[in-house]
Amino acid sequence: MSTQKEKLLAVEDLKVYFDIYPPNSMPWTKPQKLKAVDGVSFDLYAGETLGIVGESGCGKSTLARAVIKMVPAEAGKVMWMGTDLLSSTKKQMQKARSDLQMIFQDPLASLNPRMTIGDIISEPLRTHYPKMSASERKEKVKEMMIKVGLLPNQINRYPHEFSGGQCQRIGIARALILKPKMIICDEPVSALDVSIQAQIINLLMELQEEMGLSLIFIAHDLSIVQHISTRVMVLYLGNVCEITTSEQLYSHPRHPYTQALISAVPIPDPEIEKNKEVILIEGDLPSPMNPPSGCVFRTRCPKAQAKCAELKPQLEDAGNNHQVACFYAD
Ligand SMILES: Nc1ncnc2c1ncn2[C@@H]1O[C@H](COP(=O)(O)OP(=O)(O)OP(=O)(O)O)[C@@H](O)[C@H]1O
Repeated sequence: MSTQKEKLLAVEDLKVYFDIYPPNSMPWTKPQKLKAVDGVSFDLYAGETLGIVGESGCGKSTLARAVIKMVPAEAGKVMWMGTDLLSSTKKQMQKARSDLQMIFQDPLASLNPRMTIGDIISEPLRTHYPKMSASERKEKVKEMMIKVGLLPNQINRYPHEFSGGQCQRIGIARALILKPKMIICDEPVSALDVSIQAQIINLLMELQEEMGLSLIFIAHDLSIVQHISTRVMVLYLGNVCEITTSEQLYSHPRHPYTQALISAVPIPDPEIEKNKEVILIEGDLPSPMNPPSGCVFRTRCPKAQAKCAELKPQLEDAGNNHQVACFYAD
């Protein structure tokens, strides 16, 4: 069970707000706050994959970037193996960075077009081990290229000479070269063809097993998240609705938002697919600059009551490794 494993990461009440200036505003106009992440808490255990799902704009990427301090947080804690990264010194952060890596959505755009792939993959080694000899670096890069399914004789080629799937393999090699403990994968396969998606997902799962990695896996595709994740966290408008094991989430979703999301996942059996009920979520996603009071999902929720407008439901333990933030959860 995940709870018996070493806790690597504990995110506590993390808030990320962006200052937004209205169009044609004056220099003295005060910015409005866009609440991209509004009090998110979760843990990550050694060797597990935590999937993060939710519709576009719910704060998945911002949350991931705030964890590794790529965007500044307004409040909260990001405890990495006992140290709060948000209040850590530059030196502590640099040390933690070698354990925390990220893979991005657009594989080609995330690689510097002017650098050879050998230089791209070895860049973290040059930063973290400046005294390492060039020949040792090259050896390590070649080893890593083989591990991710690239040919080592392509070390002097440039990113534009590779396909999207190969570019993502280069991104994975760069993320793995320092032998990190955790990798945040921000929609790593969304920009790839379906057949290539499966290859990259399988590669990530093999490498995770071999290197004992923990993954945070962000994706729109709920079937992919179900396949790869140990546990899944559902976000809505910068808030966590539900966290549980992948199995529980897909077989017994308890939050009305999750129930709607899961009901839309296609089922391979045509008979079951034909007869299943898809729950439609009415209305548009509210603006994160002016989120609803109380429960942020209440304006679109079929179960909303007066209480939902007054109080914000907190994530509560519902047993069976299941946490739900809803007063009327199933
Ligand atoms: N740098 C920024 N400045 C202002 N607003 C931002 C910035 N980055 C993100 N946002 C806003 O924060 C909210 C959350 O965005 P984010 O990209 O984290 O969502 P997401 O769930 O990852 O979406 P997607 O699935 O489309 O990538 C959105 O309303 C977005 O417009």
